[in-house]
Amino acid sequence: MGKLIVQKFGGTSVQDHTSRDLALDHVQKALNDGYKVVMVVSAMGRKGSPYATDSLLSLVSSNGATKLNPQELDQLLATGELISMSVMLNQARQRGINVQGMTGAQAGIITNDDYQNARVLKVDNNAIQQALLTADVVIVAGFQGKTMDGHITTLGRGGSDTSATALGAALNAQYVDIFTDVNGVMDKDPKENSNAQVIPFLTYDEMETMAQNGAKVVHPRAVKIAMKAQVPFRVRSTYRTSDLGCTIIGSPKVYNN
Ligand SMILES: Nc1ncnc2c1ncn2[C@@H]1O[C@H](COP(=O)(O)OP(=O)(O)O)[C@@H](O)[C@H]1O
Ligand SMILES: N[C@@H](CC(=O)OP(=O)(O)O)C(=O)O
Repeated sequence: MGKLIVQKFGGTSVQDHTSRDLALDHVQKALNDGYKVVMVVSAMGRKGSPYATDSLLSLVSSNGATKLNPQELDQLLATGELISMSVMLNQARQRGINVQGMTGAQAGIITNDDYQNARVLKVDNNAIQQALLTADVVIVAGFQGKTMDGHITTLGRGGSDTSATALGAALNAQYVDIFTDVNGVMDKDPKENSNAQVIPFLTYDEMETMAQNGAKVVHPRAVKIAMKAQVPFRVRSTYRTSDLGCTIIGSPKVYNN
């Protein structure tokens, strides 16, 4: 297969039609640059949006502790990303993009059975490889996988980042782009510090330390997976087309696309 990249879009980046159109502009640009694209999407919006992960959780926990067991709860939580994937699939087709959609399980993401916080054990890249023989883009529902015996799991809050780097590693992607609502990884949380600055380059170790210290912009497990496979990844704004944000790599090296 030719060049491939993974592009992940977080909840705010897929929350409404306009945001999804901006996301699809990034996909279109990658296609124009000659890449096949694996697009990973999170559930639509944040607390208060009807299909956001927190809203799904509140459906079964607003009147006291949930009566669902952990396995049953993951069946509910995974639906947010399934809705998001289907809505994005429809919108991408409306734009004429040749695209297929997959659940995390269909995309071959196999995890342990630590429900709500499952670890990726392996990724069977067969189905995506097959799909990309005819499609230009595969949209994968983030944040989820399945156990060896077929039960749906979720990867921990913020876990769509992990879906993205795990798929990037399994597909030998040129790089993984994590698109979000800020301009990149910054020296401080930009929502709390108006003078926060984008850090243009970080090593995997530096990024992992920041993630472990609470910079929720990237999930720590996502960094570990990228580091192990040496897949470069970038954290970028969905709202800026040409801005490359922050690049995370083994050692400083400039990417020009
Ligand atoms: N050091 C940091 N750099 C960038 N963003 C940060 C940092 N620390 C915390 N954040 C927060 O991370 C948020 C992005 O992560 P998240 O809400 O999980 O986005 P997404 O829905 O795109 O996955 C930003 O809106 C920002 O407030
Ligand atoms: N929807 C899940 C998974 C995720 O990664 O979301 P986001 O990319 O919006 O942080 C969550 O809210 O935890």
